[in-house]
Amino acid sequence: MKMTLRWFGSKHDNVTLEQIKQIPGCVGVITTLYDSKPGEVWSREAIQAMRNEVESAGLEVSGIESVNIHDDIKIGLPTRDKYINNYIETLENLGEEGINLVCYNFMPVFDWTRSDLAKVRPDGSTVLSYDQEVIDKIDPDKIFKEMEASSNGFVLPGWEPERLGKVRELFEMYKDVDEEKLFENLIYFLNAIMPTCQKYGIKMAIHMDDPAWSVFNLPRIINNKENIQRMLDAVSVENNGLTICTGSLGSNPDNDIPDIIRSFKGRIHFAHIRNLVHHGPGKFDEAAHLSSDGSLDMYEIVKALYDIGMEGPIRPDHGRMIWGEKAMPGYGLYDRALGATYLNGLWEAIDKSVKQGMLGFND
Ligand SMILES: O=C(O)[C@@H](O)[C@@H](O)[C@H](O)[C@H](O)CO
Ligand SMILES: [Fe+2]
Repeated sequence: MKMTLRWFGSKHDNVTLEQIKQIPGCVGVITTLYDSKPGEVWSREAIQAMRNEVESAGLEVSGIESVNIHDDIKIGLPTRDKYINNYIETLENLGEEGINLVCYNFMPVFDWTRSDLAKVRPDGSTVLSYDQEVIDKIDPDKIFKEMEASSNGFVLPGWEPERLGKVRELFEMYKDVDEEKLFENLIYFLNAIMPTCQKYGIKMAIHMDDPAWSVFNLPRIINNKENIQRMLDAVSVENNGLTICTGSLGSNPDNDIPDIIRSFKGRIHFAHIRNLVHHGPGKFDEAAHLSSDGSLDMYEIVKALYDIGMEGPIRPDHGRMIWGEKAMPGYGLYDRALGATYLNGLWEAIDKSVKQGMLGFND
């Protein structure tokens, strides 16, 4: 396991590389070219400049989150091949720069969805939260505006303002895309990019759908063990893998995350680890990383990652907003740093108890 933190680049993030470097055990960042639009080619020069900046702060680029997928690819329009070729060029440029992990998602129209970006918890911290009843009352057209209004002035990942005016149009474009069609389009995309991934040793790591069920009647295909298995089997090479996101999968209490982790050994290239509290069907708040603060057993999750021999990067996912910090919702420094430290502690404890057990601790 490699501890990392997500970083949006110096132009967009209020957290600095110098601060990230001071988080104990944090060796790298998971970053992106945040100004790039889905479908564009990332130039080698731009990737190199990003890499140089990160490396001169004493960190590595441990992976990209995300190289976003153009809607034409997800919808399966004839123009998709042009955008797939651009994606391949981006992968080649990343590969040439020695970057070999790419996180992406295949959710239509919206990336992650929340009904509140700053819900106050009893301790005064604020968190992202989700309530299906609230979402059901929101006009999808309006949700962009609401998210933007409560984002503390930051551009939220997956909620780029240029999509704002296009929501109706996007819904219309996706109207014939059901789960089967979306799945086929994902497999078409993966088959097209796999030779390049294999050539450069690039691991593609699809992010789980968040939340793990259909929102606004849009199809969801990466949301439970069975569907994930189907996707891995359809393109059965190691380069086609997963970003296990505990907060996304865990939004549905039926998902047994440690079991899912163990089942996909060898295909988990990256993990987002965070906790949440369930309040009932379709209703949850994000929580501190600590197991006792939420509904997920973080020890069992980290133990499962340890047991499968996870070597790839992990990162604390969304944190609470605490200690008066003003930052992008979910992406402040303080609570994510606490999360990293806690996860490092779990890992060390598991590692030592396993090794001592092997050495006959009780003898
Ligand atoms: O919820 C988040 O902030 C992230 O986990 C996602 O935006 C994630 O980066 C994308 O879905 C991956 O493409
Ligand atoms: Fe995530």
